[in-house]
Amino acid sequence: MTRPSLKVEDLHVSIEDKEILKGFGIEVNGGEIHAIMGPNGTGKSTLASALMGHPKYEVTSGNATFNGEDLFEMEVDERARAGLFLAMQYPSEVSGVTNADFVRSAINANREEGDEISLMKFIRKMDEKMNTLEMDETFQQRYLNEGFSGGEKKRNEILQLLMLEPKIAILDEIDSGLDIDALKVVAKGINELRSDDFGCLIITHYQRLLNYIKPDFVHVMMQGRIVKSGGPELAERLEAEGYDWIKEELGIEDETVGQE
Ligand SMILES: Nc1ncnc2c1ncn2[C@@H]1O[C@H](COP(=O)(O)OP(=O)(O)OP(=O)(O)O)[C@@H](O)[C@H]1O
Repeated sequence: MTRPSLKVEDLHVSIEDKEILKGFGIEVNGGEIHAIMGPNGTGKSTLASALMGHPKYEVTSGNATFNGEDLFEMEVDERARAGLFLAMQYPSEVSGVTNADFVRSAINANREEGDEISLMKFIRKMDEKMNTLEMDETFQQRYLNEGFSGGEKKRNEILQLLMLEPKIAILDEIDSGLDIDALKVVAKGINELRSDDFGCLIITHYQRLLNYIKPDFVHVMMQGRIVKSGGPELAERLEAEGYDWIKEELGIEDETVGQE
């Protein structure tokens, strides 16, 4: 079995004619967990949105492939069907659609006609994953994210991740707003997916999450591109010392984008 892979090369992305990503590159393969850290406003969420095909983000140059296929040539739903998953910083609320319905149709959208998941199998799987995430069963019948607390929304996104079993997941600040217990539960869910058939890109501000999900690679993003890569020790140093030493090392005066 070939491992899944997401390759991004020299990516430039603009929003309303303002260039945010300026030559971003990364390769995430099955079996690998990558963490991206970086000061506010350096383009981390822009990267996630651009890869998932958000219409507001214009790819001006560079390329991305998912399992060898040109990602930007794929329709947005094709990307999801091929096994790319995005958990967002601010998950949206959808009234009138229950969690269970949403997840079941997402699973079936990824399957061929006639090969839909049976209701029994779906319920069993959903129960098992909700158990892993220590979620109350009433969540299944509640409308998608409606009235959920911030932490509940994040947990719900990880439930979707466990149910959909994507090949590559991009998790944008899934730790923000989580209490310590929820953080551990979310980490447990992600660690459960670890295998050669699953790769993960975690965007985070805090090393704390990485205590529970050990990354293979840590990347620092500034001014719309990766400026430094290393192992977990890099995240520890950032937690202890902040970003100034990297800026000094690289001669960067202002980490924010779009102002130069
Ligand atoms: N939809 C948008 N419209 C206009 N500007 C945007 C939009 N999305 C992002 N930007 C701008 O792009 C820049 C990068 O934003 P982005 O959210 O990608 O940064 P980030 O690294 O994820 O920041 P944070 O760590 O604060 O989450 C910022 O200057 C932001 O204001």
